[in-house]
Amino acid sequence: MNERAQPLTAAKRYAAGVMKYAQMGYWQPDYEPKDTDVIALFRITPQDGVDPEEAAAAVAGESSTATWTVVWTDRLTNCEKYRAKAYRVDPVPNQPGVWFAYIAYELDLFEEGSIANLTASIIGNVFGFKPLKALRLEDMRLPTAYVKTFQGPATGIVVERERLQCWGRPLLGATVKPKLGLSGRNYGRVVYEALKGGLDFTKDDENINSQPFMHWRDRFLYCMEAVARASAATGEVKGTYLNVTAATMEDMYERAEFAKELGSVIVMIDLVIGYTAIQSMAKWARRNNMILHLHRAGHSTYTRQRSHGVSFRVIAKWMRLAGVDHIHAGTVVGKLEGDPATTRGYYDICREEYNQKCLEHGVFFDQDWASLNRLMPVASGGIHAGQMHQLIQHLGEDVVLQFGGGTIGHPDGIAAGAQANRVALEAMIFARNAGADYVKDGPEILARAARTCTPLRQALDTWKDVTFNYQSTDAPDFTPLESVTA
Ligand SMILES: O=C(COP(=O)(O)O)[C@H](O)[C@H](O)COP(=O)(O)O
Ligand SMILES: [Mg+2]
Repeated sequence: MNERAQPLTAAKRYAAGVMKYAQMGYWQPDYEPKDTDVIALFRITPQDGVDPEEAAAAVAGESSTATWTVVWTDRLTNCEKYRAKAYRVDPVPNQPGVWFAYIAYELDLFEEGSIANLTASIIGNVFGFKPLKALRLEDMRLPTAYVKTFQGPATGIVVERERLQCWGRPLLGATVKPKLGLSGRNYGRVVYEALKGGLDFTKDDENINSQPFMHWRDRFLYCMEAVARASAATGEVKGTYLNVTAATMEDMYERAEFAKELGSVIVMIDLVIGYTAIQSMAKWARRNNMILHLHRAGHSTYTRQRSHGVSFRVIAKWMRLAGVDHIHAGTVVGKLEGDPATTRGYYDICREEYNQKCLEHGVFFDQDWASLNRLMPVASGGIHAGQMHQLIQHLGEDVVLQFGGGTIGHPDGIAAGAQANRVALEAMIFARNAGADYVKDGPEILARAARTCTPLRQALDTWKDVTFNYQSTDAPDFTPLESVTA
């Protein structure tokens, strides 16, 4: 197609009928994005015979003002301004027929502070558009003017640490297992044992809400009794993430209020409740001085495959805007998908005040977070004490390490599992702070600590052969940063 199509006269451009999206003005290779534009980067796989520029223009059109045919009512609007502009397409390295398309959106297309509104455009109709075989939203650049219309994390990492009086090490947690079936009383016993054994937090699993075997009030009462007793026994601030996910906002507010009444410092929600419900809960958490934990239940249905869906880095950006305090963001070494470089990109999006573009980590844009609070990533899913050095190496210090099976499955019981993890963590941080090469010597550091800590010895023996070495489904396309011309 003609890449630099001459502007059409108004009579031709608005004549009734069907014309290419590029001709309708959605492909503008000379466009220079404004500082206030929202920019989206899509990975597009056009159908055979569809030019990448036309495919990019179609994505711009269908995610902003266009439909399949010319409409004269465009001329009742400031349509030049409102039209999204595809301004660049680059071939994806080593993937013939696949392209990165950059699209700029005028800020006025979006309501202030609404993830629902943003997403209804950016991932609305367009993902089903027939001329594309597949479409993936890889990254977004959110202008400061837009970022500032969002609340951001209700509490943030610094205030959470102040409330917990815990500095200089990752926070330690455990997900109660089995996920389903325990009675309130037995559930509370698990929480008490784990907290007394040395964890900072326990947490409900994503699918524990209010089932016949344990209604939510029962769980909250037993859990908070366990928290109070464990805090008294250890002198440490303890907590448990009470999952308030429910069928309606009214139910969620009722559960969250009760958690607060019982003295909980934190509540939890699942990603499946939806963007508006998440934003409502984030505002509730800010008003009520509560930490808000988000489990990303459901995300892999649309984040995991490289050619179609939405990258988790974009979900992480939306959730930082929306205002949760914690977000599950992967472990690298555990049982669930997580390439090291890609995961590093997610963690940077959560924790940095300013993200530098880093193609090596899948981060395509500089992003200023404009003083929105930092978001604490949570590493969870098939991790155990024997991986402590790798966890610290890949994930750093401002992270919640959550061992579910890796606490509750300890051969000597839950408190022993918690103790093993706490000792492993403190031994590793101590070695790191003393200047040891803790990554290389990690196994030795753990073995040494285990000489005076039987629970750690048992944990290392039990899980020593457990690894999850499978090929990643979502590694970055660019490896050494230097080899890429921007
Ligand atoms: O129950 C668990 C982990 O339990 P365990 O520690 O026993 O494996 C969490 O739901 C997953 O970590 C979620 O995955 P992600 O954190 O990747 O969203
Ligand atoms: Mg779970």
